Amino acid sequence: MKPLLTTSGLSRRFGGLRAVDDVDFTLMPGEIRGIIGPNGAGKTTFVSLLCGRILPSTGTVMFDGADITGLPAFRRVRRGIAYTFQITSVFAKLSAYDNVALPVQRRLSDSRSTASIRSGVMGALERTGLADRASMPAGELAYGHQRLLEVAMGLALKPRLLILDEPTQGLSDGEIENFIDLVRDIARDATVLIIEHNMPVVMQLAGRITVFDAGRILAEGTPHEIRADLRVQDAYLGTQHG
Ligand SMILES: Nc1ncnc2c1ncn2[C@@H]1O[C@H](COP(=O)(O)OP(=O)(O)OP(=O)(O)O)[C@@H](O)[C@H]1O
Repeated sequence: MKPLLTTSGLSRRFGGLRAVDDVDFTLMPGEIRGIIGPNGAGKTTFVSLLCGRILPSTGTVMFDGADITGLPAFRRVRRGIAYTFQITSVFAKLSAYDNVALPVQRRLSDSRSTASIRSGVMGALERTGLADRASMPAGELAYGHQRLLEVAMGLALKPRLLILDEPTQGLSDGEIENFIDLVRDIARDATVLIIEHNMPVVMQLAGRITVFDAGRILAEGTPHEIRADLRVQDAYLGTQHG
């Protein structure tokens, strides 16, 4: 099986800071991959390089066999990379429905029938548990629900790769349970890359976990391997051992 996405020597500097430092990374189709690491480790910068929000200082990004390193974000979206970043794409004054209608219209650019737009929007809102809030202005949704709305907007694109940056922040325990089911459902026909600080969530969901520290990959493995890794415990999990 060929990788869906690879990076080689991927780096991004901000002034003298190496936020992402020479990262070689491989993601296989169908994976749910977790990304963890301490604050400032470079996780958000790394996935921003994958989706084209920022460009690398050096290195390459390959997606589905093609070099996408220099492509702008909207062209990566067209190739099937969708991402959600801490409510940066939600329009507060538009309803939840209208927010999701934007990416649905983009996907259905050939056949814009009202019925197909409606079914695309409501499908994404139902999957994320937001259907009964469809007419609420997005800015009036609870914080966690705005995060889910971003996921709905990503899903509406029917992506091949969905990148989620801390999607469970602000969700209640019950909502997190639903979210775990949702991600498993999404992973039946998409690859998922998820930055997540909530360890039980990432341990339950991810097939493999990549640990970032100071811009580099510190460790990679199954949840079991990562939990047992002493370097990870030192850098991040804060577990006492000795
Ligand atoms: N636009 C920017 N300009 C300057 N420095 C930046 C910029 N974006 C990120 N950084 C710095 O790069 C480093 C990595 O940040 P990044 O947000 O990628 O880490 P992170 O692992 O996602 O952290 P967190 O878990 O806190 O979200 C940090 O030191 C951060 O301050």
